[in-house]
Amino acid sequence: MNIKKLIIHDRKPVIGPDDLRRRFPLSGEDVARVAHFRKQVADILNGVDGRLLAVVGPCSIHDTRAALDYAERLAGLAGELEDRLLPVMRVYLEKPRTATGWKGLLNDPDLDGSCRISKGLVIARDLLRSITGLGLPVACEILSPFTPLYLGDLISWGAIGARTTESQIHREMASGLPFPVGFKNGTDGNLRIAVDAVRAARYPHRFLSVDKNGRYTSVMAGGNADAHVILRGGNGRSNYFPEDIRKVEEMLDKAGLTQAIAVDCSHANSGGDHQRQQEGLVTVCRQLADGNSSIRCIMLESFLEAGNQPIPTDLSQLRYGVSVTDKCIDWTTTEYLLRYVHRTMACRGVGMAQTDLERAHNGDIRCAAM
Ligand SMILES: O=C[C@H](O)[C@H](O)COP(=O)(O)O
Ligand SMILES: C=C(OP(=O)(O)O)C(=O)O
Repeated sequence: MNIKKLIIHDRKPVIGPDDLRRRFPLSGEDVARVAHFRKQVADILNGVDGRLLAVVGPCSIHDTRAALDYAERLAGLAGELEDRLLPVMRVYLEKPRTATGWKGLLNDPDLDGSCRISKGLVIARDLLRSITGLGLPVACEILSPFTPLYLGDLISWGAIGARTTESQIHREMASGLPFPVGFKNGTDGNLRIAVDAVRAARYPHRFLSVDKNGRYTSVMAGGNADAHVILRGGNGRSNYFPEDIRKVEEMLDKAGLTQAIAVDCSHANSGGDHQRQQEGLVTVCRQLADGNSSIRCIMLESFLEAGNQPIPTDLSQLRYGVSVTDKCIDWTTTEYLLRYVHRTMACRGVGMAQTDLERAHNGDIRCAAM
């Protein structure tokens, strides 16, 4: 056999979506929970519910024990803050890479390049079900168009990443997803592609797809009425300042789209430095206090411990609760910042004590890990 001529070197069967769903079915209570979460998320994005969405959690999931530990803490805090915030846990199972690197738990659950995708799907569904059982809505980035067949019934908010916002396949997919989907601006800061993506995803589409039994189908998706933009910065520049927000509002207005903006305080908005996520958050809080009503969601990359770590060859060397992808803020800082946003929301539109904001801006309000 001439290996060089082969493009596909190997094929392995994987568990089917129906089999996985049968193995990890949702209880009637879970189905009702997810429906309730989705409605709350959509109501916030549409300005019907005046709270703020807070999509927080690790850059990626690699250890389900640590993920559940985090989820339990967040669920506890969510109960305290729910009058003004709706925390949704980032449970990111697929990682889009700039070039190469570990592509997430779904692709390589053993973190060793063995890429046991069936195992990844099983672990992921079990985890999403457990987090839902804690009463916490789940947020995922959807990278593979096949993933929603396996996990879509457990997701309450979805993201299309900066590297895929311009992809027609992802826009079509979002048009048929039963939960609100945010589109990131491009890695170079391009906002136009995110606004175009929202327009496209809100529109009905017919496209080639696969059903839960693995049959090829031509599907008609009705359009996602809750698609929105996510600002994540780019090209060495943050895009959460009032002038950036005004620019997006104008673009949304011209396109006849709902004024719903999510601000991701991480990624290029923090220059890849987890400790700088609070700069974006405080700038957003100032705008909320000043009466901004288009920012309806904030995002933070946060885990149990601060920073990140490379994936070691000897996995016993992995540090518990530390990200293996982007750097995250730790739990203590996360709790502090969410309480800060919660306090801000009490002052939304009526102005917040300038001193409080200024002190936070100057770093005088210290976060435990800083
Ligand atoms: O969110 C995580 C990363 O920013 C994204 O997956 C790109 O990572 P990379 O540039 O390290 O490949
Ligand atoms: C990859 C991510 O973000 P972005 O697409 O903005 O780089 C992410 O949120 O994990």
